[in-house]
Amino acid sequence: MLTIYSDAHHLHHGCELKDGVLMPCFEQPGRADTILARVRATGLGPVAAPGEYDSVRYARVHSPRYVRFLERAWDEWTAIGRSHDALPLIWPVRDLRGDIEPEFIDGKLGFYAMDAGVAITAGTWKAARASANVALTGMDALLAGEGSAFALCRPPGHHAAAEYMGGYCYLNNAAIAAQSCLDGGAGKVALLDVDYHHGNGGQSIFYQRDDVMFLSLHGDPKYSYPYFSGHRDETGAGAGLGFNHNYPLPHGTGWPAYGEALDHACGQIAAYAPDALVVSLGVDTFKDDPISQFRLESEDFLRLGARIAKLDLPTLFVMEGGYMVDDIGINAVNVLTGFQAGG
Ligand SMILES: NCCCCCC(=O)NO
Ligand SMILES: [Zn+2]
Repeated sequence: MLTIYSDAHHLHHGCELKDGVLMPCFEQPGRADTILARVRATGLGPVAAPGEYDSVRYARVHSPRYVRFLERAWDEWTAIGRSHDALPLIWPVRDLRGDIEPEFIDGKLGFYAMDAGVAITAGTWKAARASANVALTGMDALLAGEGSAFALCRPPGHHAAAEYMGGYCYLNNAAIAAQSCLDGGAGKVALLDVDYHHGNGGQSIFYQRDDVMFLSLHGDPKYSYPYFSGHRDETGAGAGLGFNHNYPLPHGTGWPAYGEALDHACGQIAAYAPDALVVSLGVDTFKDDPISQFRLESEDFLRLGARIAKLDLPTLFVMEGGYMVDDIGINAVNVLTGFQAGG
C-alpha cells in the first residue's frame, strides 16, 4: 500500500488548554514519526511526498474566508507584537453574534474555532496545508487506479468544519479528499470515521448532501468530546436526509460491540454502493489511549482493516487521532495490513 507523508508536519506543535491547564498539545510530532517508522519497518509499501495544490482545493469544502483566516492568522497575531502561540479565548455562543466576522485577530480566533485545542503557531498553516496535500495526493493515487492508499496526515482534520477549526484540526483532510474524488468524476463517496471522537467536521460539511454518506463510530457525546454532536438522531437534512449515520458507543466499548456497530455501518455503505471510500483513521479507540475510553486491543485493528476490505472499494485511509505514541504505529499499520490481508 502506498503511503503519502510530509515532513512539514514538524513545523506544527503548539499548546492547548486542556482540563483548565495550558500544556503542550497532545497532538505531537512524535505521533506521525512513530507511524512512519512502523510503515517502513513492516514494508507496507512505498512512501511518497505530497504534490502541491492550490488552496482553492481546500475551499471546495471550507469557506474562502476561513482558508484566508488560517493563512493569515499568525501574521495578524504577531503584527500586534505577540510571539507566543495564538489560542481562541471567546466564542459566539448562544445569542452572541456569529454572523459578523470580527476584524481583530482575538475575535477572529473565536469566530473560526469551536474550542481551545487549536493553537496557531508560526508553522501551523504550512503544516496544515501540507497535511491536506497529503490527503489530496492519496486521493489522486486512487483516481489514477490504486486500490488503496494511506494519507499519513498530521495535523488531523475530522473536527474541522466549513468555517471552524477545533480538536487539533484545521483543514478537514478527509473531507477535502472526498470532495476531490467527486471532482475527479466519482458519483458517490462514503466517509467512514473510526476515530474515538465524533467527526463533527465531516458530518457538518456533508450533512445536506446525498453524494457523500458520512458514518461515524465514536464515544457517546453524552460524556465524550466533542459533546455537542454525534447523537444517533443526527441523520442528515434536506437532500442529505438518511445519508448521515452516527454510532455513539459507551465508555468501555471493546471489540465485540465495536465490531457489531462496524458491521452495521459497512452494511449501510454496501447498500449505498459508492465509487470510493475514505476512512478517517483514528486509533484513539485503543485500550491504553490517554484521552479516550474504548477498549480495543492492537489485534482488533487488524480485524477493523479486514472488515473494511470486505467492502471491496477503492479506499483512502486518512490519519486522524491516537495518542498512545508507543503503540500508535502498531495500531495504525495493523488496520492497513488487516485491510491488505482481508481484501
Ligand atoms: N482537546 C480535547 C480533545 C480533543 C480530541 C482530539 C481527537 O482525537 N479527535 O479525534
Ligand atoms: Zn480522536
